[in-house]
Amino acid sequence: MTEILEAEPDAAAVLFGEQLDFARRFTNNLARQGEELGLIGPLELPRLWTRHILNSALVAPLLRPGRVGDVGSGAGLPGLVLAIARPDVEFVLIEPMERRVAWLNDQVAELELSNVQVVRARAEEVKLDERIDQVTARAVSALRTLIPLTAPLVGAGGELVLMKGAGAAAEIAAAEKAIRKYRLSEPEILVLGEGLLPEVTRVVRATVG
Ligand SMILES: C[S@@+](CC[C@H](N)C(=O)[O-])C[C@H]1O[C@@H](n2cnc3c(N)ncnc32)[C@H](O)[C@@H]1O
Repeated sequence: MTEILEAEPDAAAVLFGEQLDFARRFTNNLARQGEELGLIGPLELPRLWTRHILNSALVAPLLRPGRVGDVGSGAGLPGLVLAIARPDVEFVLIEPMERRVAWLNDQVAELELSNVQVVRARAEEVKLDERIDQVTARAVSALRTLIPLTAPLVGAGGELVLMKGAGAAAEIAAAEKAIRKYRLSEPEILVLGEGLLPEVTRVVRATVG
């Protein structure tokens, strides 16, 4: 059975504003090539906008002008979506898999995004030329392993902005040792998308001490 791409929800215009056309182009590219390239599952087309593109875009207002690292970008979630929504912010997408890196570079070129650098590396091995201020991640690993991957990238004063599901509080409790080791501020759980999308998303936000 051929899956049909979800119609663009009204929330897309709210979340992308003047950047909506770029978001449409990226979504259509992902719908066309994502399954073949192993970037999205075969059942994702009917919820591509809501579950993936808009879910990622919810994080955009939390970013400050500066440099953001996205760990494990995969298809570009949330990093490339955020780079579209926030052209005033510089992004470094950190992804180890060659095929995904090739896809990300192709999209950056095709959409002519001048605020994105793609780095092929694992987060624990990456060497960055410039300091980053905030780090994002979505669906990479549980907080107890994700904090040690992300906190060293920003260093003291930097911020973690980690997308999580309903289990966010339990993940924070299980990550107590890492939270202490990296001297994080008490993590906040922000609930995003209420009244805008059918499902809310959660972000765990903390500052590295
Ligand atoms: C389940 S996918 C999620 C991709 C994307 N963030 C999303 O939400 O759809 C996890 C991604 O993290 C990447 N990854 C796994 N371990 C990593 C590490 N140590 N450093 C950076 N990326 C990693 C994988 O290659 C993969 O692309």
